[in-house]
Amino acid sequence: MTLPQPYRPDPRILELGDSFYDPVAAAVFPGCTPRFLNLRAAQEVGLQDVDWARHFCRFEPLDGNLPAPLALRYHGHQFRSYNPDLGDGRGFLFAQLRDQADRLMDLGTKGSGQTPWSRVGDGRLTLQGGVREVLATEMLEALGVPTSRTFALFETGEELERNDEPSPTRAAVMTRLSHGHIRIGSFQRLAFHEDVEGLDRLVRYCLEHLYGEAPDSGAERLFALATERTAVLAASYMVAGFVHGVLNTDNINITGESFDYGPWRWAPEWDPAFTAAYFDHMGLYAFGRQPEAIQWNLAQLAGCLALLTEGHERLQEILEGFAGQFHAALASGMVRRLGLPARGGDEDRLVARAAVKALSTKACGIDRFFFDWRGGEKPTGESYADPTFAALADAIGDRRGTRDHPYWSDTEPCSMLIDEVEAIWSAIAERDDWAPFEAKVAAIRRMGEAMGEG
Ligand SMILES: Nc1ncnc2c1ncn2[C@@H]1O[C@H](COP(=O)(O)OP(=O)(O)OP(=O)(O)O)[C@@H](O)[C@H]1O
Repeated sequence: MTLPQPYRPDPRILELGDSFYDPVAAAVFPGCTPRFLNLRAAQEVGLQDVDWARHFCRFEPLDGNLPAPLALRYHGHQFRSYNPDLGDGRGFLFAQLRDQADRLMDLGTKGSGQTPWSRVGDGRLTLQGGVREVLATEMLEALGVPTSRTFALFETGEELERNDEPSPTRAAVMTRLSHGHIRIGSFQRLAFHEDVEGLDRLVRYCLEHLYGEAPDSGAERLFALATERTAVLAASYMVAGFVHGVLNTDNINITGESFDYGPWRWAPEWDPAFTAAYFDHMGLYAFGRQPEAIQWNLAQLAGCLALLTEGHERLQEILEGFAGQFHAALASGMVRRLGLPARGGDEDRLVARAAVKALSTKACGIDRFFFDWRGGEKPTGESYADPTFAALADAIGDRRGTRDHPYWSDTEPCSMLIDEVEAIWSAIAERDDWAPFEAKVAAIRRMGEAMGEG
């Protein structure tokens, strides 16, 4: 259990200066009904006793924090097309503060009103979008994926028109707690404007405040850190069976923390071609192409950082190191999800390779597979008749982990497949019944406890 921390405001973003953001005002909403308040996350940043509606629906500044919300400026490649018209169009940075590990954390919003970057948008978030973001963040956190967390979700009483939801549809405002909101697209905007001085300032900011490094350690150093973290991120998506859906450069955080949960899905089985977003016609961000998509995004970051350094070969070398880092992280992630004690190196790689082969038979779903094989158990039954499972058992050998938590005695693993997500939403939409949503959050947290044991 996390002991409550003191609240430690630290609005460092102001060091970057006016050209990085625009002060904005939050929309005034007709209602403020709390739908999800993350007390666990609040304890980690000393906000457990906060007046939630006042600060996370009406957005009155927190003591000692930003005097006004800031809409951050950024560009980005969306499905590989460059878009210079982005920026926080329905969100802003509300506050910055330190967590229990002394990391600089951001409280940023979604659905909090229009900004100079809204283009033709209304600056709003649908309640369904907010509910889906809670479910994704809770599940990813439980599965050990480095992710932003949903801090608060309020229903606002507005009605919205959307093409991809039956309309009018209910509205919400969400606050997210994340380790920074500096996107690859934040660097791209500066490179686009050939703002070398701004790039240098941003690199220093990230090194010092997000990575705890000397601010002058250089662009190559920042690139190496971001490459390492995003390789871990890519591996953890695969181990979780998660398809983000929109891995554009404006959705990749320099800290390697996953965020922005729109059309995400969990893959029911290990199918590299499985696609989440209905508009991803080419399967660019399909399950198995996520590592490649993330590395492509890193290449764009390298292109920006190249304006700051003569060390282009070094940037290239770091980029090429992504594959090795990804495979190492995949091996340790697989071993962790199987609940096996880590041995590192070739032994873990062998287990991971055997696990991927076994999963590729699609004899069972991804969650079922890890649930059944947890702790090195060798389950029997029809699904496990394929010889690849015998090879997996061989690779696991005598390694045994724990499965003491009562979760491991359940008949079904806790999953997040689309039918359940839709059923949770239908209960809310049709009967304003929040019980399935709340029960799911509790079940996910219980699984998270079980995953973390041993
Ligand atoms: N309803 C809206 N009104 C105004 N701008 C919007 C709206 N929906 C999306 N945008 C803007 O379009 C761009 C792409 O949207 P996207 O859904 O990737 O980001 P987001 O979900 O709004 O924010 P984040 O990336 O912080 O999660 C962003 O610049 C976003 O601010």
